Order: sequence, then C-alpha cells, then structure tokens
Amino acid sequence: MPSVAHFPEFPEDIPTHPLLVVDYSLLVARDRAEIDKLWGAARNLGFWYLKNHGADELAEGMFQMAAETMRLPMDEKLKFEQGDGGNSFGYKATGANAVDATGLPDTVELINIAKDDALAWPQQARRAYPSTVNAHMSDTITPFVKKSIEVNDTILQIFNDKLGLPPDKLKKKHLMEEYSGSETRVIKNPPSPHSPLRVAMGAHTDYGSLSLLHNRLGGLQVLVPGSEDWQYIKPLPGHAICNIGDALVLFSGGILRSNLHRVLPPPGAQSQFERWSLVYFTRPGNDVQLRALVEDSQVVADAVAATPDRNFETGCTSFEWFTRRVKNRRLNNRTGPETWMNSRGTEYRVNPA
Ligand SMILES: O=C(O)CCC(=O)C(=O)O
Ligand SMILES: [Fe+2]
Repeated sequence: MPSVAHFPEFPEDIPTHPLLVVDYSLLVARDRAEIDKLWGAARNLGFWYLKNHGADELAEGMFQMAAETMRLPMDEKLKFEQGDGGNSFGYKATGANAVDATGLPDTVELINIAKDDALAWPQQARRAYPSTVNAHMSDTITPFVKKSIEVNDTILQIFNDKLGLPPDKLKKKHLMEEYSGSETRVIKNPPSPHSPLRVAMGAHTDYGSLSLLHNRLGGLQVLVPGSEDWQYIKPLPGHAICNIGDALVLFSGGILRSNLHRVLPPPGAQSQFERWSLVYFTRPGNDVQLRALVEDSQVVADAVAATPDRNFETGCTSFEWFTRRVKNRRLNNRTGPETWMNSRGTEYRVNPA
C-alpha cells in the first residue's frame, strides 16, 4: 500500500460534513471543556475526530498486515471466511454482503480479528486466522487492540459519568476478559474510477458501543441528521474518526446518537487508488442485555420517560443483536427485502418514529 504522502488530496470542490476535533490527551487529563466538546459531538451527530490518540504507528502496521493478508490466494482466504451463521470474525469476500434492500452486493473485502483472539494469543479463543494474521499478532494486532481498548475505555468512562451512572457501570458491560463481538477490521475497496457512485458498504449504524476508525482516503459518508443528504467525512492525517454504535444508544436511553453511515469509492483523483480503512469496534460482552439503564441512572430514566415513542427494550443480548445483524447482511441468507430490514439497528427497529 502506498504511504499516505502518495495519495492525491481529497477534492476541494466536494462538500464535506464538518466534525468536531476532540483531543484525546485532554480527555485523559479530564479537561472540562474537552469533555463537554466530546459530549456535544456524541449527542448531536455521534461522530467526531480524535487526535493525539497515539495509535497511528500501530495503525500503519495493521494496514501492512492486511495488505499481506489480501495478497494471499483466494482459496487460502476462503478457508477463513465468516460463514453464513452470523459470525463476524474472519475473512469476508467481496460481494458476500448486501448494500441495500434490493440485494446489491458490496464491493469490499475485509478481515475481522476478534479482540478475544488478539488478547488470548498464542492461544486460540474464538477462531483461526490466515498465516499473515498469526505472524503479526504479537508485534502489531495485539498491541493495536490493547491501545484501541484503552482509548475507547477512556471515552466510555467519561460517558458513564456524564450519564450519571454508578462508577464503572459501562466498563462492566465491556469487560476485557469477557467474550464479546469486539473486533478489529481492515477493509479494502478496489480502485473505482468508473463507478464513483457504486456503494461499497451499505448504510448502517454500528452494532456495538464505540468505533475507532482510521481512514486515509475519502469515501465515508454520513446521513446528515434532519436531511436526506449523504455527505463525505474528510479524512485528516493523524486524526481517527470516532463514532457511537447502537449499544450506547440503548444503554443511554437515546441520549447518545448512532448515525447512519456508508462507504462510497473515494471521490475525484483518489478513485484511482485502493481504499484501505481500519476500525476497532468496542462491543458489550456477549451476555449483556441491550436496554436502557433506567434503574442505574435518573438521567437515563428521565430520557426514556421523555421519549415514549421510542423503545429501548430490545429483549436480546448483545450476542443475539450482533448475530442477527451480521447474518442478515449476508447475501447467502437473502430471501427478499425483509432480510435487509432484519439487518438494521436502532435507527429503524427500535425507534419506530
Ligand atoms: O471504511 C470506512 O470508512 C467505514 C467502515 C464502517 O463503517 C464499518 O466497517 O462499520
Ligand atoms: Fe460502520
């Protein structure tokens, strides 16, 4: 993969959606103004830039690991495919998922590595991976996962306090040692100069609690709240993009926001290049019930009481929620538009409005 310096700039003449820039080092120092900025971003859009997170070098290593992985012969990669049962860990081949209700296939291939495997290494916790993943577990993947957990835990701790929850309530829902859907993902989209509007990854809200995303080229778009407009988020060197997933919407009784997003090919001259992106997803422990924490916080109880048209009782565990969504994206499981509908999250199923 060419280094970042060789990519053309994001085009100047394409509208982008601005995000607030949050400084991670100030969050660690519990700077009041920075915490308020984070809180505003997490409630209004659910997306923000995060700088000074200290994960850039490890992210570069993750991209190299993924480039080696994607260069393996297809029959080798397919030995590690996710399968159709709703398991996310492993390799996902191009076109295995739908991008919309009509069943149009996605254009990305990706590798998902479970947090549980990265932390258990050299033991196997959840599944086996290609040799290129194993070769970089100790030097790159495990350190990247640990660093990402540290960043996301800091942010969760701040949300915990802002939501008026008892100390460590959110932390206990995301215990490092408990099996969960938490995973790191590297995504590759081929150069797409002739199909600038072909959706690479369909509209979704993230399934878990917090996502920490490292982008080099454009292509990520958010559905701007209150409008029908999709707008690009411009990648900024040294800045991760952080966003809220459905589990935090549910725990917080809708105080926090998970926004719809999707991936298109990079715009303009960037479309000539492969697009690589890297995510760490923090998701609740498998057995955690997804529902508003009304018994634990007056703030959450008040939020739920103030929005009687919304339902935060999913009646399912994090594992069930996650499995349903992964499974119903798979084209092999498609029976019709209802399969797509069944893959959706809080934006449709839980908020009937
Ligand atoms: O590649 C990106 O920029 C976003 C990826 C994403 O939204 C996801 O994997 O959930
Ligand atoms: Fe996402």
